[in-house]
Amino acid sequence: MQTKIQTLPSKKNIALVAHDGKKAALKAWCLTHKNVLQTHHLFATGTTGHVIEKATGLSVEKLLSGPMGGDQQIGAKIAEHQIHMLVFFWDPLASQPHDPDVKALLRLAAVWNIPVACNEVTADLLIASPSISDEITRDLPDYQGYLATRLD
Ligand SMILES: O=C(CO)COP(=O)(O)O
Repeated sequence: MQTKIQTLPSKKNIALVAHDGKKAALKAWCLTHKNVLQTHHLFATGTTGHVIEKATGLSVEKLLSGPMGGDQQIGAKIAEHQIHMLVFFWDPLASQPHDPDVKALLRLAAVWNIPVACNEVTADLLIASPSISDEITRDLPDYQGYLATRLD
């Protein structure tokens, strides 16, 4: 599929999500990277956002709680090109009642070619990347081309 290029501003929209078993890890990660995170616009699912705000003092735009639709809201923002990076500490050792939503969020992040970190090591690499602090370009899927093949 042909791709299109999108130029991203230096201030990125970063989505932060953690399952309950991983909230302490994400809270600690946000504290470690507070200086960088405060230069970006932060989104989070509801409970995660409250935890991060309380622990760090960072300002977070809070969506619905994940199981109540928050994962889907972040997925929709990704599809609308409003999220530039996703830090999603999902819990590999706990089943989730909204597992289809979790999969859908990770799937849309792959479809729309945004950087995703599912653990601290990867999140450290992403937040240190020049592509987070600088203006960059990225490939987008060619949605019109895709649509044309579907409508033939
Ligand atoms: O369930 C979540 C991600 O799948 C996160 O939701 P909360 O931030 O509301 O706990």
